[in-house]
Amino acid sequence: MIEVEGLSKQYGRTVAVDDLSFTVRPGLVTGFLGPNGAGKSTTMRMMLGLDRPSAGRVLIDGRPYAGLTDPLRQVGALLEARSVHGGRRAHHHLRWLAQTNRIPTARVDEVLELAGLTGARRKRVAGFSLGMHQRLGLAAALLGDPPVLLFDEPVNGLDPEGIVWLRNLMKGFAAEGRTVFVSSHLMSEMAMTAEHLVVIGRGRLLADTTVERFIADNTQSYVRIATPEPARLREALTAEGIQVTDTDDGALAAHGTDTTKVGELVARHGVVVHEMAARSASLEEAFVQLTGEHVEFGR
Ligand SMILES: Nc1ncnc2c1ncn2[C@@H]1O[C@H](COP(=O)(O)OP(=O)(O)OP(=O)(O)O)[C@@H](O)[C@H]1O
Repeated sequence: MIEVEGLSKQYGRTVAVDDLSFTVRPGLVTGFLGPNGAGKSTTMRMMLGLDRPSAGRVLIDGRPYAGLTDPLRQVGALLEARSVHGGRRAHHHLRWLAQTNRIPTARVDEVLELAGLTGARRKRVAGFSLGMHQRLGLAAALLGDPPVLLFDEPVNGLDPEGIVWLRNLMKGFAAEGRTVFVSSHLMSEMAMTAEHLVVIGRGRLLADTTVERFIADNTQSYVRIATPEPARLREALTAEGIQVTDTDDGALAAHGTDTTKVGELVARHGVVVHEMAARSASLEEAFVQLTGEHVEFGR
């Protein structure tokens, strides 16, 4: 379990993290979402004791990171790829990490296998692609078989097959009862991976909820109707208290209703309809809308 309590971080006049409090529970994947510059990496660095909070604290299974007796066995983290010296070979790097953390070296081959790097174990890291760097980072994070796992934008550089593979791996870790906390700025990817979401914007907490609830709260469904008689249909819908707007492509959007009600109403009024379908705004749109006013770096 990870407990974040009143966490803040200020860099000069920039408030990167602003009084964040939330809990990451074991047994499920928790997605950490926010637009670029929202403060995700800063929060994760503070979780790992790599940055000092200006206020507040983070507890990992009840203790601050600095108080963990055997950190690699308690928390596995994948922060920035390409942090390994290029001249090193993959298995040497992991063996060195294992030895300096009193982890049996037999574990090195296991994590290389888990990360899909067995074939590249003797390659120099300098020749690694970004995706392979991510895999090596993942292998290092798993070395101590920790119950808490932190991943910062882990799908960066992975090909579509790698993305699916990592998604399943993270879900598997959660199913084993581990705490899995993973950041991303891609809502659609998180919707497929996480069960719970923590969403921040400009360092502040915007949502701490299940993916299901987040979708229900932040997407709007409507019935799209294409008709050659928009004025008549609009009048009929409005008379029933249904809110109507125009869609970008010249159709009508009836809100807070369903196709059954609209179909019956159309028949009663004898309005010609060319097309009718239930639509919902995408989660990506909802995320952009929710975080829009909290974007640090505008487009
Ligand atoms: N070492 C630092 N010194 C000064 N400002 C910093 C430092 N690290 C982060 N910041 C600032 O803090 C804010 C949050 O940055 P952070 O990298 O945590 O965001 P993020 O959500 O991880 O963004 P991204 O998705 O782009 O990685 C930004 O305004 C950033 O410029």
